[in-house]
Amino acid sequence: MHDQEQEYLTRLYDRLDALRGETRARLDQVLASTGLGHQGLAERDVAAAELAGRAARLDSVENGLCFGRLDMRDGERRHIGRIGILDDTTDYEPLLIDWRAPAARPFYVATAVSTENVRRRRHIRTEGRRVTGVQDEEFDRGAEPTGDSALFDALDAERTGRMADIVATIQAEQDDIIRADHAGVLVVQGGPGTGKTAVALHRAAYLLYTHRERLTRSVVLVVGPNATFLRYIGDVLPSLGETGVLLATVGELFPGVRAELAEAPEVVELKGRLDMAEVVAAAVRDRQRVPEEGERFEVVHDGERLSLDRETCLRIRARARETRLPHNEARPWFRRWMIEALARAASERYGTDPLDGGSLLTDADKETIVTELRESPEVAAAVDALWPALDPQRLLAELYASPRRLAAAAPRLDRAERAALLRGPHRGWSPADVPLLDEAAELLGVDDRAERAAAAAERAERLRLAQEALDVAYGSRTTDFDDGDEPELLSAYDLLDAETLAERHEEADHRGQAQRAAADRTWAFGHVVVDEAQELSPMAWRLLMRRCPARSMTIVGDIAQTGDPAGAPSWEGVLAPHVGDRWRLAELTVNYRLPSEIAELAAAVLRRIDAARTAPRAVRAAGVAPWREPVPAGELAAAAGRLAAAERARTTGGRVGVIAPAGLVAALAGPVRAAAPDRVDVLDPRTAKGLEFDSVVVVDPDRIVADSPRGLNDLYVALTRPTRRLVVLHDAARPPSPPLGDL
Ligand SMILES: Nc1ncnc2c1ncn2[C@@H]1O[C@H](COP(=O)(O)OP(=O)(O)OP(=O)(O)O)[C@@H](O)[C@H]1O
Repeated sequence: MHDQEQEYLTRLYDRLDALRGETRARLDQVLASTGLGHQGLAERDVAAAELAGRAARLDSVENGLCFGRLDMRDGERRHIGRIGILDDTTDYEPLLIDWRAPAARPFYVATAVSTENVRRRRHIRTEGRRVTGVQDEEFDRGAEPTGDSALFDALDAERTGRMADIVATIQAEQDDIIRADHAGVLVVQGGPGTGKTAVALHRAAYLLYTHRERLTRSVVLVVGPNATFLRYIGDVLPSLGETGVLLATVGELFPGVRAELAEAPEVVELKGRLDMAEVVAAAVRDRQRVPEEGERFEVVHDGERLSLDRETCLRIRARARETRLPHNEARPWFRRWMIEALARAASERYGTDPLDGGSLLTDADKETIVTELRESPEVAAAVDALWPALDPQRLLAELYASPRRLAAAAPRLDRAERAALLRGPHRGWSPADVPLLDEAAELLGVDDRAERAAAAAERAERLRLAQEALDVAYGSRTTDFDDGDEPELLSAYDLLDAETLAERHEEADHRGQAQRAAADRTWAFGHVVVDEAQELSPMAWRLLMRRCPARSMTIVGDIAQTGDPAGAPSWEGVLAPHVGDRWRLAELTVNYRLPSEIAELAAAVLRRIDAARTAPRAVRAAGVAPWREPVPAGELAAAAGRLAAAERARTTGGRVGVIAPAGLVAALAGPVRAAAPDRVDVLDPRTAKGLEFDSVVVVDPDRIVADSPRGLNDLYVALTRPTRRLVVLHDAARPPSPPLGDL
């Protein structure tokens, strides 16, 4: 059966190579097409993007192209793989069925009890284009399926530091979630290692397959907690043939801002509170000024002093606010009504008949006054001082820099909280600022007149350059072809007009949809996957909901792992303000990462976090119990290095994580690196979230707990990172509290 599968696999790869060749040839052909009008260019663009996507998909499925076979009771045979491939020699019969197609589903869900008409399930193991193993599960003999060895091999494999896809071994409870046809918000709650991240990414791939056109256009966004995590999961979707997905942290979701500033946890918590939405709104209102009590609005125009009383200004401001337009879009209205009021004041002053008090001015005179005032730079400056054009960065920077503005915008925060927000000269943005910038952008709106004018000017310039280029081409044509010997040769000038050439230029700038989405704050994503979702603050949720007006979301996380002080205490609390109770909860219950020995220890910590929670069930034992290493306090760093080196030496390519309190990471990094130069990471529990290692050294667990209000959760995260071995390192004079102290 090995040879038979090898033969089949070779045939599949031959066909894959042929498809790659065909796709590239078609892409070249499409890209080379010339002489197209507006419509033709747009169509060419769409066709090229589709072919380029297909070429990328075909390239990315080289490894593990086919991994399974189903023999159905009626004799039908289905090979299952990363993509679907049809046979061009027969009547386009499927040679390989995409794992996401309904016909592949029994591969994941058939059991001895519910066979789904499957007689035999075959797991095919490959290396490159070679079959290295075949293993069958027979459903006919009523025997217990034995097929889990493919799963156990995957779980026991050494970790590379990059997450791998699980397409060959998806388990039934995971498959249910991946293929759930729920269109709205789906929350996947599950303990550490239950495959939440894997499931969320495979669900994204499944949705892209099922709604290819819509989601390619609207883009799927995957949100993760930090850059390390995004790097860790970055290979999974490409290995499933999906490249047009945007991976980002919330801090990266405000185009034009790099949020790299680190802030104290209490400031992060404060900025994440829902109250901040009101603070930003009040900060915007605070920038819509009127003269102080007892003062007037005054402006000198044409040598004359004009003024309005405070009440008039208050009325105009109220009217401008009543438009309910964002600040920058209401601004022209404010300005218009202020100018009208000034014009009225001016005409009253100069044009009143001294005899009967009536107006001496004609309508045309009044119109002239309005026009003059509108064009007056002094008037514009004075009105702008009351209602200035603002961008989000300026609004927030000026808010953080001013105790007066903070006091006006945040009366509900206490003195210490306001002081925590105060920042002095601008030092850049933190990830917690991004949702506030986004909030501000919503309230300010864009006054994009300047941008539009710039775009028009740019286009005119491009046209001019194109015309110049064509003129040069035309000039050279007369010298090149003046003898008329080669009339069939066409010059650029014959083929193109300036406008087309300018458009070509624009297309050279053509970016993928995902990049376009990344650069556009107002992009509406077709589906949003949020991983480690428990970490997001209420303000971050507001931002994400804005990015996904359709509310088509897969949210995965574990409330018991919430470490961020601004993070979620419950899914209800997170989601109610945005979707009410219109969301569905799915749970994962099996722990695929931890061996049972470590899972037991982690479960004891979980009970201390919340006695009501049940830890996920581990599926395998490692045969090694977690243990602890007491050392003299001064030798922690050296011991961490020694242990990391010993653990690293146990694997050939696997990885070791040294997880320590944030304050110790810097001190440990040097000695650990000296002892174990590669395949070892030193990190704090927050950064370790979502990652996994073959072996983990947890350093000073009691300090991890003491370091933060959610310290026990952080310890739980640290203990649940290993796939095989766990050692706890601590100061010999201070044995850790139970349950770790009991080891
Ligand atoms: N069906 C499966 N087949 C093979 N490996 C699996 C399967 N399900 C999960 N795994 C593996 O188990 C490990 C844990 O999965 P994953 O990281 O998705 O869990 P998680 O629930 O997101 O964990 P955490 O809450 O700690 O972030 C990963 O190595 C993943 O590849």
